[in-house]
Amino acid sequence: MSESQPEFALEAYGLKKTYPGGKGSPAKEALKGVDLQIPRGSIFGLLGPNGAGKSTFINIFAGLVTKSEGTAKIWGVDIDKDPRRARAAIGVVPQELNMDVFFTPSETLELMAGFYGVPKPERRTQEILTALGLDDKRDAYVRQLSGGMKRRLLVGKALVHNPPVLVLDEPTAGVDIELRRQLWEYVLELNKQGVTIVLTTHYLEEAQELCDQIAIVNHGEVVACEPKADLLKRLDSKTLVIEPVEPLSAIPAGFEAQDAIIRPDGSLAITYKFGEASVADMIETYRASGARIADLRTEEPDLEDVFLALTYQADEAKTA
Ligand SMILES: Nc1ncnc2c1ncn2[C@@H]1O[C@H](COP(=O)(O)OP(=O)(O)OP(=O)(O)O)[C@@H](O)[C@H]1O
Repeated sequence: MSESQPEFALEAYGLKKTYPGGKGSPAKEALKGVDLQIPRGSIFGLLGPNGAGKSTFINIFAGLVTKSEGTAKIWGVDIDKDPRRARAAIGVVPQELNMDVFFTPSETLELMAGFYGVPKPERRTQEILTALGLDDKRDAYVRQLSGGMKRRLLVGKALVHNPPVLVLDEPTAGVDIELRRQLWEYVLELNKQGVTIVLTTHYLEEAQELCDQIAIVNHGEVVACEPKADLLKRLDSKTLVIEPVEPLSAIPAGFEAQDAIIRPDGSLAITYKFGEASVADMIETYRASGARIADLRTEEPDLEDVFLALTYQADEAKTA
């Protein structure tokens, strides 16, 4: 990575994609003019409900989908102007586990390195196999590998040309917890070495833990893009959870007008806008209903709450 380093690893300006319809199905506008800049060095999470357009976005950069309009740059290079140089800067781990099952992991990585024109002395086959915990399978046929091992080999394939940007599309789907942890340790290590990581995931907890920047896509549009900490502050709400001595069966008197629910464990959860309600008043109301308190705590919103507010709940509000 001796060339001058760009400010952004990936850039999209007015990016549009319409899939043509056919045989009775209408054309589908999967991206409606996306502007998104992914800072170099970040671990960037691209989140959104099924069908939001995440894979389409990623696949345009990977060269698997042709955009309809707009500009896309990888490591500062326009994919239309110099596609070869742009693609040399990116490694993409696709969602689907499609790979040639008749080769061994070691052969698979060597073939891929050859495909990218990496000279033999510069290849990192052994290093990648070791880092991904595939050492003892290096000479096994790919068809003998488990799903999790295949997924790690896909990560390896995306890394053979040492790209400064690594994109992972749902990398941990179907991977058990231990393998997920291993995979993330490796990805975090790559990020420490300077590799920009872009990932889509359905595991919001995973995004909350790993990503420093997050974009939320809904219906082909970016509805939020900011540092994770700012995103989490967007919902300026908190939840007061009161654990009663006896599990509650009905919402106590005085909470009818509030956003209060009884959780499956019988506790009362009251969500309120920060600064607009007093916890002391709520406790007072609770006591006045005659119920007794065993324990109390407050909860901050997590990424899932923000995600739901910006996607599904926003959709409901539009159709209401
Ligand atoms: N080849 C295609 N032809 C027609 N429509 C497509 C094609 N690929 C995707 N679509 C449609 O474009 C929209 C966006 O799909 P895309 O796969 O980008 O979403 P996604 O956010 O990655 O979803 P998921 O999380 O389910 O992978 C969807 O409505 C999908 O049905």
